[in-house]
Amino acid sequence: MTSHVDDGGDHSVGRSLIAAEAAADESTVEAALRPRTLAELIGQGRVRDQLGLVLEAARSRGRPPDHVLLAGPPGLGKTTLAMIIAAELSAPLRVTSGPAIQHAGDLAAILSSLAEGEVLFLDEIHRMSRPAEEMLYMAMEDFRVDVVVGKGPGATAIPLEIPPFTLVGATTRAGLLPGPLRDRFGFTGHLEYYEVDELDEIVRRSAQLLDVPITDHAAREVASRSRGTPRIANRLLRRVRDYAQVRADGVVRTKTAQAALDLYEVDEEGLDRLDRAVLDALCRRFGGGPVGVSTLAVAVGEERETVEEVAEPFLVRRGYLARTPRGRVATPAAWRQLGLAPPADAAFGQSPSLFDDP
Ligand SMILES: Nc1ncnc2c1ncn2[C@@H]1O[C@H](COP(=O)(O)OP(=O)(O)OP(=O)(O)O)[C@@H](O)[C@H]1O
Repeated sequence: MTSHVDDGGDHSVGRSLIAAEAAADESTVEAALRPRTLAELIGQGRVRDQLGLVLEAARSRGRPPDHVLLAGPPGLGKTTLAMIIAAELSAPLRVTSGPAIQHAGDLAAILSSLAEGEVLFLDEIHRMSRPAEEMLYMAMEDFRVDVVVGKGPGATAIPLEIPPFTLVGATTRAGLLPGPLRDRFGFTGHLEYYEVDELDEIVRRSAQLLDVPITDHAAREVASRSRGTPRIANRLLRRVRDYAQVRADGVVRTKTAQAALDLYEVDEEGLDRLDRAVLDALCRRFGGGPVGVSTLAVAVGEERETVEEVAEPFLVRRGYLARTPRGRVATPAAWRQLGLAPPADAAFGQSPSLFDDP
């Protein structure tokens, strides 16, 4: 069975997507695939319900809701949720990120130009500079900032009122946020990896919006190789679509999907080149560990953050890797994944206490 853009569906969305595709702008396509309301969001049932209540209550009071922190690995929908929050509140949205705010003055400029009730999305909030972070505490709590003018003993702090706003902070590393900052969020949503059924629904929805004919079985194949992550599901869908158009009849069938995903080195479990490189380095070069994550990152030629935030959470979840106080350790399943026998003296077998990750 193939699914096509439903005749009763929103054709303007379909058409604008196809135009974006023609412009070969993948980020525009990704943005256009975002669900726009909480009701349209697939999966994340708990966060959806909790957030729904927070927003409903704020709407009924006619006041901006509490500040919201969204935590979870990349690509699970933090930006999408921030946009949904603004849309559900019919409020404007301002987008910035921690690394973009290096000085407190950068933050003061943004805060002082916010409209009443505006939603400020601060991505990678854990990467903001310390002085900016301190300014944010006051802004979140009292809707006020102190702008310091001048230097040295003559410096004066000028208080500046800012209109009530809602901060939506996003982080892949909730543990790195200082307590005082975490405490100022009235609600924290922990985003979880998606189940295959949910990703299946996301793939079919995206295929419909992109006008990609895909069989139900092929959609499931893409979903099951997407490492629990919608962004990856959408990306893989675009790659199997390319393959179907260039090397087949344009319809994504299971065989086409499998051939395309093999070509892009995504295996049946969703492990990609980086995941396998990490496991390979861990087992073959470091005898299964323990080894520090920085060393592991150098060994695979990647940034430490990429290994830590993209590859590791998935490998830990699939039971291939354990984070221990002494470093990263391969599990017997990791050795088997590489077609190797786990050594009898592998670190994993030595002491269960090794795995008490602090
Ligand atoms: N629940 C969902 N249902 C359907 N599509 C989703 C859902 N969540 C995310 N997506 C899709 O996945 C893509 C990535 O989502 P998004 O950019 O919101 O992730 P993110 O968590 O903000 O990632 P990062 O932190 O890396 O920016 C988007 O294109 C969006 O269409």
